[in-house]
Amino acid sequence: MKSDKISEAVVRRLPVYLRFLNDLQKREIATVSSQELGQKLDLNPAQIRKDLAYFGDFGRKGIGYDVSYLIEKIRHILKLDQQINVALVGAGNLGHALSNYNAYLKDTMKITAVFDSYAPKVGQKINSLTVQPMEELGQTIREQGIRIGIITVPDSEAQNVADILVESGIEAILNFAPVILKTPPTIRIHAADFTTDLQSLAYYLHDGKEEHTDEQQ
Ligand SMILES: NC(=O)c1ccc[n+]([C@@H]2O[C@H](COP(=O)([O-])OP(=O)(O)OC[C@H]3O[C@@H](n4cnc5c(N)ncnc54)[C@H](O)[C@@H]3O)[C@@H](O)[C@H]2O)c1
Repeated sequence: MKSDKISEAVVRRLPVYLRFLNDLQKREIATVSSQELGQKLDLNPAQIRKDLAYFGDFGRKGIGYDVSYLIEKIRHILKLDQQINVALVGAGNLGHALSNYNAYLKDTMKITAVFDSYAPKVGQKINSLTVQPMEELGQTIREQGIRIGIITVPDSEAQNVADILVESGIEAILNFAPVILKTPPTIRIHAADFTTDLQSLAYYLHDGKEEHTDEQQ
């Protein structure tokens, strides 16, 4: 099945399966059933079997899924079986934190270039990465074959940065700025919103009033 026909919900669950499967592999566990996956990930086993059936018949009745094989398949479907270089724009507080975290990842998907428009930031080291000026963005993206961009600039600058990333050939953006970006329909945007996630959690606090459950969504 072609990856563009897979629903967004399934695509978003695949990395969740992958993280757990990687953990099983580290613990040298060779097989896993959809029941075990469901239990650990708080998902319906039937849903998991349906998700995985999209990509072929991996499971063996009574034995379950071969962990290594499933990891290989999911990585292939998510295109993580190839090196994916990521550019980050905005080497401020959040940009530093993300780039620092990323430095320790042993993964094929990594932040390989960091940019900032503020001259004193340019040349600063974040682990092995050196903050580059915006003027170098286009060339670096081409040279490194970068296809994904992360935006960690103030909201007032996010659209401007998105436009530059799109002009430079970026295909997908993870946007941390609290603003809705306007980009061509071919560009995939995912928004990461710490503030609204946190604020919506406040609704579920036990404040002595009525209980809120998922049924009320
Ligand atoms: N989504 C989240 O979970 C989350 C959490 C915290 C912050 N944020 C958002 O992330 C963004 C960054 O927050 P921060 O606290 O790191 O801010 P910050 O001020 O510490 O960093 C912003 C950086 O962007 C750079 N910058 C500004 N304009 C630029 C441009 N046009 N081109 C390139 N670089 C530019 C600045 O020089 C600075 O280094 C903000 O939009 C903030 O609202 C999001």
